[in-house]
Amino acid sequence: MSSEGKKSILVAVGVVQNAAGEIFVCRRGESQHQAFKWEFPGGKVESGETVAQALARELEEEIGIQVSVCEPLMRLEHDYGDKRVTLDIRRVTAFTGEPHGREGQPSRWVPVPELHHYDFPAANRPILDKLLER
Ligand SMILES: Nc1nc2c([nH]c(=O)n2[C@@H]2O[C@H](COP(=O)(O)OP(=O)(O)OP(=O)(O)O)[C@@H](O)[C@H]2O)c(=O)[nH]1
Ligand SMILES: [Mg+2]
Repeated sequence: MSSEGKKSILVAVGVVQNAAGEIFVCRRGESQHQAFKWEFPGGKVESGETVAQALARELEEEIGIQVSVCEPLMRLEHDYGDKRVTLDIRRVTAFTGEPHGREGQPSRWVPVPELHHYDFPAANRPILDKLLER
């Protein structure tokens, strides 16, 4: 099915980094869009929410942390054919709590140079490029 003409879904995505410079990634579940791909935690922005509010809510729900500081990293749009997404990616540089897969999803800290070993959704390519360039 074509997603032509359909509205893009706005998604808040968190690149959560620790003091060692590692990034926290999770694996998507079998019933989710882009099943079994690795992802940066996050989710859909609900009506009435800002991206920052959605990010804080999703990171609490999915990985059990409270965002203290985040900054915009990039925003990109991708057409999967079955749906169009707009990813608003924020770098989370300060947080409380210890990230863990709160919904039972596999998760881990990954050093930036090793991120390319993980199978991310196609939309994520520019994010990986950006993280790897610095
Ligand atoms: N969280 C997240 N979503 C991504 C990434 N890359 C990417 O294409 N997406 C897409 O963004 C869309 C929405 O993300 P999501 O499924 O996490 O949304 P959500 O947490 O609200 O999910 P739910 O419907 O299970 O409640 C999905 O179609 C997903 O495939 C990523 O790195 N992280
Ligand atoms: Mg999600």
